[in-house]
Amino acid sequence: MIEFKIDSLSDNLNKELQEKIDTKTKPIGSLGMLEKIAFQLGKIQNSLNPTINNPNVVVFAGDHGIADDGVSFYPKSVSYQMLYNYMEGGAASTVFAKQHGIKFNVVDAGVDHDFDPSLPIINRKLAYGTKNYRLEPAMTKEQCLEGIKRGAEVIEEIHQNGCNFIIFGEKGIGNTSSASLILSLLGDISLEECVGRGTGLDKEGVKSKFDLLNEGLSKYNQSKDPIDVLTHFGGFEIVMIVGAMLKAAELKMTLLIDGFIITSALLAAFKINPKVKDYCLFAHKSNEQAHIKMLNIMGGEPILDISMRLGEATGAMVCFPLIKSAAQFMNEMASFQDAGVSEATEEI
Ligand SMILES: Cc1cc2ncn([C@H]3O[C@H](COP(=O)(O)O)[C@@H](O)[C@H]3O)c2cc1C
Ligand SMILES: O=C(O)c1cccnc1
Repeated sequence: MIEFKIDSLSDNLNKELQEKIDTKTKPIGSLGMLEKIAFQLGKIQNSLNPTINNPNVVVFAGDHGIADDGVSFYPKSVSYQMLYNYMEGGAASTVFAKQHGIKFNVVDAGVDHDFDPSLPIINRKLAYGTKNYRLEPAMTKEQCLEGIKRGAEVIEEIHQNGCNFIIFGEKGIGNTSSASLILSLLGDISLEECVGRGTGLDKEGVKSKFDLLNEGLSKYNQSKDPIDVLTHFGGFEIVMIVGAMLKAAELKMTLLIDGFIITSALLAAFKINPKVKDYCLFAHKSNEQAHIKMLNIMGGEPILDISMRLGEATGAMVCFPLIKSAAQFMNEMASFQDAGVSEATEEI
């Protein structure tokens, strides 16, 4: 396993950051959550003037053997078809990236399809999809560790281009199933409480999804080691995201966390090194029912709750302008002193 050295965040600037926020020309606390975001950005960057430089989104895509069992409302082929949709700029993810000026990257982590090498898809394919973990481990331990390494390498390249703000996305039919199993094992929560509708299963569909996943879980040795869990139940896109997150934190980037699947990758990364969480902002609470349980385990406070359940980093991207506003007010708003505005009277 490659080593990740993630620094603890320093508390040195805490007082000054809070003072800077409180002395802006506004009632104390009146910018609500934006104030918390600005504080966290300042802490991550160890600066009173945090900036968002060259923001990137990177969507990792992979196929899942379990999808052949019908755990999703949609067929496996949607995974590769959506990558062509990205190429045309027609997916929610590409539309929002364009809207917000976020550079869009897509990585083939293990899609069951051959893409023409001339397409702007970063090829880090580990295999043509995982094995069906109802019957056998999704991947080998070597593949899992190689995936973590490849994910880290992708982030290193993006960082070299001057990016300090990274958004992760995923694409892979059946991957809410992996995310549920990861939550159940790493969060010590019964599987039943972790399974949800994904792309839109009805009650019966969710029951059948649970039965299939439970069959896989009953054949597993129940190890809670994050690498064992990822090897057995992961997706190639999920393991690459784990490596990408750990590397991004090592590089002191800010990570904007999307929905259920991305948070399951963060939970695994958190079990490898809990410091990764300090570099994160949590964009939204997904409508996938167990997402909030994941957030609670890590103490992640979601910024938005607007009933989204799409993935592909879409929840994070719609939240992005709020993060920008937080950085902007820190850098551009006048203080009471700058503007000659009277501060609150001490006694009323
Ligand atoms: C057209 C389409 C676009 C998507 N974009 C993201 N997902 C999301 O849904 C899938 C996970 O849900 P499940 O586990 O139920 O398959 C993933 O591909 C995820 O990215 C999509 C799903 C579909 C159908
Ligand atoms: O919250 C998510 O990321 C999510 C939920 C359902 C389906 N796909 C993604």
